[in-house]
Amino acid sequence: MVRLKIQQLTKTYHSGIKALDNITLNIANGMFGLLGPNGAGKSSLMRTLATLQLPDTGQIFFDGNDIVLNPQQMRNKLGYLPQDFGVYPKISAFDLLNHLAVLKGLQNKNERKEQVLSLLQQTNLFEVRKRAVSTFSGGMRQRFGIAQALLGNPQLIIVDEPTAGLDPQERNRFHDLLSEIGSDRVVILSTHIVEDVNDLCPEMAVMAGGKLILQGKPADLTQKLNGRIWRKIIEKADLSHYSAHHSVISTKIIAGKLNLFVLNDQIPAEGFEAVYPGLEEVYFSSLFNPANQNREAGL
Ligand SMILES: Nc1ncnc2c1ncn2[C@@H]1O[C@H](COP(=O)(O)OP(=O)(O)OP(=O)(O)O)[C@@H](O)[C@H]1O
Repeated sequence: MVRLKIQQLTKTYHSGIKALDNITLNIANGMFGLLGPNGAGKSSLMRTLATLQLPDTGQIFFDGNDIVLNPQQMRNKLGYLPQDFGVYPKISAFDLLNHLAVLKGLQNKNERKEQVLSLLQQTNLFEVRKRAVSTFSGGMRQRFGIAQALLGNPQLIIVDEPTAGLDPQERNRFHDLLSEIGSDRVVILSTHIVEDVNDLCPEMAVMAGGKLILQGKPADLTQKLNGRIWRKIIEKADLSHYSAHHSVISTKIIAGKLNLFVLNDQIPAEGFEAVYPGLEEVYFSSLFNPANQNREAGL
């Protein structure tokens, strides 16, 4: 069942940059991945959903409520971990979370304490609850960020670029945590890291240049590309030649060799081999040819 309906949302900043260009999106319960390169407009969309900025035009409904007209209604149901959650004071994790819980309107002292301790358990920070948040590692800070986003049992959780800068072990931990909170509410994960979406999200979309260029289930999108991705190991000096003659969606150094990935319905030339596509190929091919992918996704 669709809970979040985003309709024809646009936003142009004073600088003239159109950060949101007619975004329409329906999102049901579960983890939804929003992928896009830097500057795609993801944070602009997240901030708008979090009622921190108004769109120029368009509507957003959550459980039927118009959140542009009634932002306060949304705020009670919202948990937000912004890209730059820069609150790392020298007070303990328990005290800070308790303070944020007060701000979120959790007035009953006992209930509040119970919820704060339970969230510290859930985010694996219980043992360090008396330590100052300022001494936490990047991964611990992000887990604390999720704990504060979960205060008040929100129905819409927005997590903006949460794994940037985390080491693989912390990223896995963070993935485990996100996967536990996802099924009975809407969780939107905005990221430029394909693996995040691959690991966690049954539904996803890609944004670029303020537009929504692709939407669907990762497995379906990958399946649609089957037989159309080709790889060749080339010399660096030949890259411009290949780029001029083929639809090069990405290049990658693997074991010190330059691998070229090309989108084509047939084998593009001698020496190419077919590659079974993953979400990375879906992502890069959508960025390579947005118009084409829009058509394919039936948008
Ligand atoms: N407050 C602002 N004022 C003016 N321009 C802005 C503002 N916020 C974002 N932009 C511009 O809008 C475009 C979209 O930015 P946004 O931060 O939404 O993208 P993003 O996909 O989240 O990228 P990133 O991962 O780099 O944050 C960019 O060109 C950015 O420079």
